[in-house]
Amino acid sequence: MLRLDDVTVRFGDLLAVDEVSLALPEGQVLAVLGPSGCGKSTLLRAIAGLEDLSGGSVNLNGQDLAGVPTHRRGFALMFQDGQLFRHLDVAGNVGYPLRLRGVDRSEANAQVVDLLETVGLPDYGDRDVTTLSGGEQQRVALARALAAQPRVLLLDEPLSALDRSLRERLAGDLRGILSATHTTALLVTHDHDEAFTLADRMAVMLEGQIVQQGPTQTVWTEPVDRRVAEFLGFSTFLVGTPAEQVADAAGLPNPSRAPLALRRSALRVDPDGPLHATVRRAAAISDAVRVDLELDDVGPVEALAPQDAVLTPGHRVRVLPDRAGMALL
Ligand SMILES: Nc1ncnc2c1ncn2[C@@H]1O[C@H](COP(=O)(O)OP(=O)(O)OP(=O)(O)O)[C@@H](O)[C@H]1O
Repeated sequence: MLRLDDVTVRFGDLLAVDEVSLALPEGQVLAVLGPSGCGKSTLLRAIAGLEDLSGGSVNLNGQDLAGVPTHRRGFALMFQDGQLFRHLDVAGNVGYPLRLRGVDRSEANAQVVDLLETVGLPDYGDRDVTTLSGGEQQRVALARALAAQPRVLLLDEPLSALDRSLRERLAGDLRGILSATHTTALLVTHDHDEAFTLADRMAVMLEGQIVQQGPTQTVWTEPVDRRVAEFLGFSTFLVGTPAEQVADAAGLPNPSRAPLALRRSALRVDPDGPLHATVRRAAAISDAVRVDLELDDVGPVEALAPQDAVLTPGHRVRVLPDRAGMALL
């Protein structure tokens, strides 16, 4: 179990990490999700021992790691850009931690073959790392990190540098590999999908503080307040009668005084929908159309429409609410 208690890091007057407490049980993957500049890389570096704590403690299996240097903490780090050794081939990179541990040559070679198999790169051992694609480099970096048999794998936006389709594919693969190898991992990222695909638990970090944590699905669907909801992609917030109207149409309990938060996907332009609206603006996105609507008796909302919908400004449409994209705050 990795445990952080009130971990604090200051850079002069700047409080980059503010009393962060987290617990990561063995075998689980925890994602710390937050926008750029919220302090998540600093937190990861502090856990690794690369940044001094101004307060609090980092414990691994009951041992306080204060004073334990980075290379003795039993962690492996994996960054956005892999940071492979360019003078070594693929097998040399993956085998590097094994050589450091003094694993004998034939055993190390066998483990390298296994690890390359695990990350989906069999027969890549002899390749020069400079000839690999970004996705292949990240797989090699992962194999090298796993070769160290870390007590905890620390991942800093491991897939951010990759293009979208590769990122999605590799995220799924990475999840499978972490669970097959029972790796305990802490991931920091600004990417919702990366956190959602990889992690069992999620902690939302804003301005140096963890403002919500819990099972990934719970955090995703039940944000604790408007700040968290906005960061997680809820774009419309309704209170009072408008909130009641939409909640009622979606079959949700009466929100009373609680704000009702809506993702775009909570409202869909659909000829069978019970609500009525006027189109204000529409813009195509990859697999739908994003529409700003003036919902009758409610006001401005964001919604989604199918790509073939007629959505000129002023056009009247019907809207189908979907409670899956709604949360009561
Ligand atoms: N060595 C440093 N000295 C001074 N300030 C720093 C240092 N490292 C980070 N900071 C500041 O601390 C804050 C948090 O930075 P950090 O890199 O942890 O954010 P982040 O959430 O990882 O952002 P990103 O996703 O953009 O990398 C920022 O305001 C940053 O400018």
